[in-house]
Amino acid sequence: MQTPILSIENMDVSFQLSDGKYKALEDISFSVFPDEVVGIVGESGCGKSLTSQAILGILPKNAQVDHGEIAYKNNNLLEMKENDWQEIRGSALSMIFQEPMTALNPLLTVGKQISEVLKKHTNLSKKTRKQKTISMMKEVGLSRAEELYNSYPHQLSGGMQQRIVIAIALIAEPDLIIADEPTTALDVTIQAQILELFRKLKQYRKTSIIFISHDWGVIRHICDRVLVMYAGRIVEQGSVTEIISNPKHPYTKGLIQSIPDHQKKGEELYTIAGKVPSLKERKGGCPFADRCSSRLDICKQQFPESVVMEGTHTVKCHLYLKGAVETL
Ligand SMILES: Nc1ncnc2c1ncn2[C@@H]1O[C@H](COP(=O)(O)OP(=O)(O)OP(=O)(O)O)[C@@H](O)[C@H]1O
Repeated sequence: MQTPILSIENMDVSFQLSDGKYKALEDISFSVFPDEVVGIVGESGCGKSLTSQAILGILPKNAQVDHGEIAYKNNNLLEMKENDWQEIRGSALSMIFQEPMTALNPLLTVGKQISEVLKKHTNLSKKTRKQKTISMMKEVGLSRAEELYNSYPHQLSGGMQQRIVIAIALIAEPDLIIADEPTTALDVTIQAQILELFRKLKQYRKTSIIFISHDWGVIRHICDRVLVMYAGRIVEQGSVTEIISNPKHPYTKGLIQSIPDHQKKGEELYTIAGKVPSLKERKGGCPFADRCSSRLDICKQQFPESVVMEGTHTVKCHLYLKGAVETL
């Protein structure tokens, strides 16, 4: 059995708000193995970004991990000193955010921003750092890399800026990259180019990636496995092909039905009625119960245990718990 790069066990995260403490993530457990691309999918507010922030130790000030373990190669990050975690964060785990301009320093040339990572985490000479930076810029598809090295972020297009952010994330050869909706801020053609770049990275670099998206089309093209999140919980997970061809959770079914090419021509675009409950609106039971057309009485009372469907495919839904229907 392979050792996972990252393994999260039973993690709960809560926010301290003015009128009390509210759970935002509950019982999050999953692993990422070497060379694997794991997607996290779910509507806005389901906890995708919070999960990645918890992994990197960059949660908002009013949020905390209450319970659980986040292990990087068998070391619990939550027990590490901040300095050690910071070292891992820069070199072994790195992050690509939605908006390239928020990740880049407007006052530094892009070449310098990439080579700074090498300066911090390696003993390479200045000349080698520059050479490596230029070759990384070429690898991420920036053809005039020598010229671009001395450019400032505002002199580049959005797609080029995101390529620089990807180069920064890759230059220290991390074991795991977390990409949080890395194409959302870009226009459609550039999105396709950046996705193609991720596909190539997966093929040639063999870096593990957590790819956060609300877009199944993107998940289907990039990921090996997918976690479906709803209201702070992972409600279904499995291989992408298995989940897309055989979704079990009514929420996953609804999301897949909303993919435009899953609909017949001329049909109105399907959307799941209702919305994700806010932290304060979440009650006991299954948080999807209010929106679920297959709801059983027990769904409002109790959150279901995980049920193994086939291989790595698991679902948390009362419909698949043995005896759930009979006991009602
Ligand atoms: N700083 C904060 N203070 C209070 N609640 C927050 C804060 N940040 C996030 N939340 C809440 O935590 C929950 C999860 O948010 P998160 O940003 O992880 O969702 P998401 O699935 O990444 O959504 P999106 O696709 O919009 O980025 C949401 O209910 C959100 O309102």
